[in-house]
Amino acid sequence: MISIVLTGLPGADMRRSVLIGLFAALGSLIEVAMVLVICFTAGDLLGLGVPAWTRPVTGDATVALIVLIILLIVKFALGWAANALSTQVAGAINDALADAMYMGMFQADRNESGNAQRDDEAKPLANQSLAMLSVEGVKAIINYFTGYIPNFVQVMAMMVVTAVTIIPLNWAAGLILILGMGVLPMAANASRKKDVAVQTKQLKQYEHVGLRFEEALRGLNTLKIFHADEREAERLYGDSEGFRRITMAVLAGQLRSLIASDLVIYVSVILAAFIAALTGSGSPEALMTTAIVVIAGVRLFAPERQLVYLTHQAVVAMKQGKAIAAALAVGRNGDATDEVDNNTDEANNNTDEAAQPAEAPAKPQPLNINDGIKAKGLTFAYPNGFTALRDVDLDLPVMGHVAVVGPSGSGKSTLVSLLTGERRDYTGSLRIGGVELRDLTQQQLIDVETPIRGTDHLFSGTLRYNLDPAAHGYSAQAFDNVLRGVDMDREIAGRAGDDNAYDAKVGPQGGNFSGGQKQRLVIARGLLRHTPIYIFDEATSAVDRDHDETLANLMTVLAQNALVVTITHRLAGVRNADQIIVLDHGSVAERGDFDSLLARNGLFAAEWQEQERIENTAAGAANSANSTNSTNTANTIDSTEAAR
Ligand SMILES: Nc1ncnc2c1ncn2[C@@H]1O[C@H](COP(=O)(O)OP(=O)(O)OP(=O)(O)O)[C@@H](O)[C@H]1O
Repeated sequence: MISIVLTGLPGADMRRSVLIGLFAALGSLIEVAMVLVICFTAGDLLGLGVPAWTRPVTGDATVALIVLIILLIVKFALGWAANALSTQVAGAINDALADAMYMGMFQADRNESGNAQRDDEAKPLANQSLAMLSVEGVKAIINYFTGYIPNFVQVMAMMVVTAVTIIPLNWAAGLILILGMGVLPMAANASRKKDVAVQTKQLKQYEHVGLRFEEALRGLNTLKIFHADEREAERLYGDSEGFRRITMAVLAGQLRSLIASDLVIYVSVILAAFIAALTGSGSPEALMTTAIVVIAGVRLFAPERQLVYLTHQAVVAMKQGKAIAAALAVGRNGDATDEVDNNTDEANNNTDEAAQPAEAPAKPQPLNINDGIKAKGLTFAYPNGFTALRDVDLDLPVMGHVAVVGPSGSGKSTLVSLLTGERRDYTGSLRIGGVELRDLTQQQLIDVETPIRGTDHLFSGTLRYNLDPAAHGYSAQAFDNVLRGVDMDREIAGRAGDDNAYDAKVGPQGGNFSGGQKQRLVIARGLLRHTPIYIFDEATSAVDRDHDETLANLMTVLAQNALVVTITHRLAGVRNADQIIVLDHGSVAERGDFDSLLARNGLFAAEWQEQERIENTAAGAANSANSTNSTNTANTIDSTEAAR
């Protein structure tokens, strides 16, 4: 089975894999030649009579020994070359796939505290599945190119080896062996369709059990509190048991294939040996040929027997290869034949799944950032047909602060996913720096944009590592500036002391900081990138009211040198924005600056008044709660005093 999807993966190199197979076949040829030299030399010494053409070597034990040593050296050299090539093939696939998967996995909207947020037909894989694919999947692909393909080539070549080694001794015996080699795949693959189905199910089950287990661990506290842990444990046990059963079924399938192939091997070798003995009428020469047919015959079948086992691994590699290709967003459609199956029994009927090799990467078009961001008739519908953005026009300047607000479900996040290039199947036009966004590469977008989300990740380690994960080596002043900008400088100095402030510890997922502090650190990290465009997507949702003004000022300063787009529910943060775009049901309902929108007395003004009312009520409640608390505390103290 040669899979077009796998051969199209980054790092795959069929020519080298074929070469490894040819080296292995040559090695087998040499092994059989050694068997011939040893048997004929021994036969000659014992006076059993050997073919005349072998006499120059077998007639003299010293010559035979020298030939054997030379053959042995060549065999080792071939083995060494095949190993070196395998290492190169494995290394190339590992490096290229790791790189490509990293970029393929990158999704601008990946929720860094969990999985990707998208849940549509172009569903991204869960983080756990991606992790499994990038470890086990890549390993399976490497095995395919360093094990299965070379073995497949070797098996094909073994027919030629049999033809040149056994047919000259006894053509009938040689033909029987070659016939056996042709029949073996059919016997081994008799139940292949069923085996592949079971194996595919096992892979899915494996992933399912892993995901369920991981999810149960994450939600263990909730399960405990709601007394659902026992029920979940039972479900996990059921899943694990199902996985155990299906694994046994896979092993049984492998065993069936091996038994069938062994049967063909034994029958072929016994039949060939019988014919060899019979055609020579029991002469000493015929006896020796028979012995050679038996010894060499078993050896000649060895690669094909190995292929039976490797075929099962190849099925896994092909399934995982397809998942990797999908994760890499390799172009696929439903018309092309997926696998070109060269096995004799399935040469013409393997069109079950479809895929095309990778699309050529788009040639990057240079963008001119001074053109800002412009949209005309921008419309976006989710795969389920729901139109989340309709006819949106935007003209965002190269510098300035633009806020996008609107009620829940109005299309703000959808707009962000378009601006960050995570979704590109829009209609109308959306241009960044003069280039249609769908024509920009992800790397070009990363270079010009810094998206900052309230859910972005903090890594366990030091503050320095979190602010500068790529070790660009920013100056202390640069760190100080951004920390001061988000009002975290005193907090950090208080934790670590002025001298080693940047070595302040950050716990896993920033667990030793409050929600608002984490968001302020994430903003500080983004500020260090100095990109021409910043997109703050609910980046301050957890920040306390006391810091609203600090961050609003920060946006104003940042907007003097960059285009700042803020998407937020909290209207207090957009007071100073140069332009506020109010979305409603996917369309622009209002736009203008803060004062003009308030004066308009429309959707924005109504939402602003509502938020004001809620915040004032909350503040009032907090004040009265404080005074009640102090009265209560005073009363408690009084009564305690009185009791004394
Ligand atoms: N993957 C999806 N498939 C189908 N519809 C979706 C999908 N994601 C979002 N929507 C719908 O698109 C509309 C806009 O969603 P979006 O997330 O952009 O709104 P939003 O303004 O960001 O909302 P919020 O303020 O609550 O985050 C909503 O009606 C939502 O239900």
